[in-house]
Amino acid sequence: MPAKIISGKQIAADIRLELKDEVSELRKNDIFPKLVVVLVGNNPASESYVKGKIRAAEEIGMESVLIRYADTISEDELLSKVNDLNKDESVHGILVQLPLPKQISEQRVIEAIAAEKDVDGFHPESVGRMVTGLETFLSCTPAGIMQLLKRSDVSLQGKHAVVVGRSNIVGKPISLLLLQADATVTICHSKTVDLASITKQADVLIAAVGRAEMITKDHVKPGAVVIDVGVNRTDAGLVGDVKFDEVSEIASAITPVPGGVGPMTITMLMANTIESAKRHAG
Ligand SMILES: NC(=O)C1=CN([C@@H]2O[C@H](COP(=O)(O)OP(=O)(O)OC[C@H]3O[C@@H](n4cnc5c(N)ncnc54)[C@H](OP(=O)(O)O)[C@@H]3O)[C@@H](O)[C@H]2O)C=CC1
Ligand SMILES: Nc1nc(=O)c2c([nH]1)NC[C@@H]1CN(c3ccc(C(=O)N[C@@H](CCC(=O)O)C(=O)O)cc3)C=[N+]21
Repeated sequence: MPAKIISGKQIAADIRLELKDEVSELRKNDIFPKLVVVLVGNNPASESYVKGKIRAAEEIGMESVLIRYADTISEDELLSKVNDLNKDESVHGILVQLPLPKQISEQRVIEAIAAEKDVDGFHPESVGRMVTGLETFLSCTPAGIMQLLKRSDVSLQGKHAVVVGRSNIVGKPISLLLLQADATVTICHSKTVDLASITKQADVLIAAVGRAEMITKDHVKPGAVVIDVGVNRTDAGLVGDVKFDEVSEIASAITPVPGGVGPMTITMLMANTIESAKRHAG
């Protein structure tokens, strides 16, 4: 039987309706959640994601501002802008789109963002709180994946979850969240020997590699749930890290690309910004 398609697009739309109601309630109490997105340069992929973020904010009734800089901006200039935004009481969420040009240290910029406005969840304080299970802003892609699994009734307790990828923004944090949900977690990466023998053990397989269609049916156990985080632009268009056509023949459930994890990432960013506005208001 072919896999059930987990529509991130649909689940994100459901959550956005909930968030829209929440924002309209907050507005009645003079709380106006506001997100500022900082975009440096004009990388086409970044342009597209940033547009999606601004569109989502509008849809939900939130205020959003896009601040653009040329890719020649100095690190000091960018840090000074982040500082201003930290002090601006009307701003609840700050997102500096990555990647940044090479003269700028991404780590320094991430650490400059006030933890209470770190709606990306990339600040070491947010990461540390997440790891220890404290309340914090969860990084958006991992949070979105957990929502997808939850709202698709995928149980995690005692299941073997295999994550392919160990980046700070996806692989590592999703592994921790799966662990907190009582899965048994294995993390694979570029030095992993015989990847397929490990991914084939997965009840839940998360692909976050950034290599077009590298996960094939030979990597997947029949009946597994497969979450494809990859967003790869190829001549054939936008594809994931999973060879969708063949894996969807054997998986029990699978996310498509586009329309899977991506829309959830953006939605979680909105949820974090609303949460930040609520915390700010007390
Ligand atoms: N849908 C969404 O919302 C989002 C999608 N993405 C997409 O997800 C993908 C991953 O992003 P990100 O985590 O930032 O990417 P990174 O490039 O930072 O990390 C990729 C990871 O994959 C591992 N890897 C590379 N090649 C192999 C291989 N042959 N076998 C096993 N592991 C391998 C790397 O291992 P090593 O550590 O050893 O180098 C690394 O840990 C990209 O396609 C990106 O565009 C990212 C963020 C959000
Ligand atoms: N500070 C920062 N925070 C991020 O969260 C961040 C970042 N930098 N840099 C890049 C990655 C990537 N990312 C995506 C967001 C949405 C889609 C998304 O909506 N994808 C659509 C397709 C969009 C399209 O067509 O291009 C989909 O999968 O359906 C994808 C990828 C956020 N990231």
